[in-house]
Amino acid sequence: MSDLPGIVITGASGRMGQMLIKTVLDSDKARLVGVVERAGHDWVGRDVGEAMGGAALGVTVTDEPLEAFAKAQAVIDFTAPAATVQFAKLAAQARAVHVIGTTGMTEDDIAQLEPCARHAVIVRAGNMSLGVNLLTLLTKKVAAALDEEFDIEVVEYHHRHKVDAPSGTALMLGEAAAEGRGVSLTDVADRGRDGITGARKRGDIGFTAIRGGDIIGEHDVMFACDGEQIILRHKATDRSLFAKGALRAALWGQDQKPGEYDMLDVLGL
Ligand SMILES: NC(=O)C1=CN([C@@H]2O[C@H](COP(=O)(O)OP(=O)(O)OC[C@H]3O[C@@H](n4cnc5c(N)ncnc54)[C@H](O)[C@@H]3O)[C@@H](O)[C@H]2O)C=CC1
Ligand SMILES: O=C(O)C1=N[C@H](C(=O)O)C[C@H](O)C1
Repeated sequence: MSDLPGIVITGASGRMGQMLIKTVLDSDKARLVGVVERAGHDWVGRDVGEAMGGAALGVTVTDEPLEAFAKAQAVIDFTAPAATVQFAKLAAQARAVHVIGTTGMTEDDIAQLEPCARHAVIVRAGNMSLGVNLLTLLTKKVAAALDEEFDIEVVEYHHRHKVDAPSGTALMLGEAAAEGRGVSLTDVADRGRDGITGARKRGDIGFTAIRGGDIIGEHDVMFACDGEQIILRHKATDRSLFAKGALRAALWGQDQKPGEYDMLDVLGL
C-alpha cells in the first residue's frame, strides 16, 4: 500500500466535492481513500468513479463518515455548516487533519470547532485561493492607509445555487478591512439594505451579494470618497483553484500540531 497521505472527500456529489475528487486523483502527493455523502443520497453505495460518469475507482460512496475518516490522514470538507460541525468532531476522534471550506458557519458553529482542534489540525478558510488570501492582506493595508472619508463596500458575485450571503470570502475581506481600520467588523458591518435605510453611516463596511447564472466567484473591495474610488478585485474562473488550495492545506497540515489554522498559515503569507 502507498504511504502517500490518504484523503477523504465529504460532499462527494457537490460542485466542490467532484472537483476535489478529481484534484486528489490527479495528484502524485496524495491518494483518495474515501468519499462521503449524506444519508439518503442516491450516490451512497455506488462506486464514486461510476457515479461521476467515468470508470470505476474502487472507492464506494459511504454515509458513515467515522468509518471513512478512520482510514484517512486528512478530510477535505466543502459541505454545509451542520455537517461540518459533526465532521470536525469525527475528524478529531480519528486524529485526521480537517480542511474546512464550508461557508455560512455561525459564531456558535465556529466555537464548536475549538475543542476539536485540541486533538487534530483544522485548517479553515472561506476561500482557499492564493489570490484571495493575498487580497485580504492588500485590503488590510489599503484600509489602514485611508481614513473614514473613504467608504468601504464589499461586493460579491456568485452562481444562482449559492445558499449563504455574504460569501465567506466577502466576510474575510470585510474582516481584513476592519482590522486595517482598527475596528471590530461586528460593530461596523452593514449587511442588508432595503427600503428607507437612511444615509450611509460613516465608518460602516457595506456588503452586497449578487446571485446569477454560473458565476464561480468574484469579489470587489471598493474604497470610495468624494472624487475618487479604488477598487480591489479578485475573479475566480475555475473551481480547481479552491480544490488545489484545499489539497495543499491537507498536506501542509500533516506536519502541524493540533490547532486552528487558516490559508495564510498554509501559504506562509
Ligand atoms: N473555501 C473555499 O475556497 C470555497 C468554499 N465553498 C463552499 O463550499 C460549500 C459547498 O459548496 P458547493 O460544492 O458549491 O455546494 P453543493 O451544494 O454543490 O455541495 C454540497 C455537498 O455537500 C453534501 N452534504 C450536505 N450535508 C452533508 C452531510 N451531512 N454529509 C455528507 N455530505 C453532505 C451535499 O449533498 C452536496 O453534495 C459551500 O459552503 C461553499 O460556499 C465553495 C467553493 C470554494
Ligand atoms: O459557494 C461558492 O461557490 C463559493 N464560496 C466561497 C465563499 O463563500 O466565498 C468561495 C468562492 O467564492 C466560491
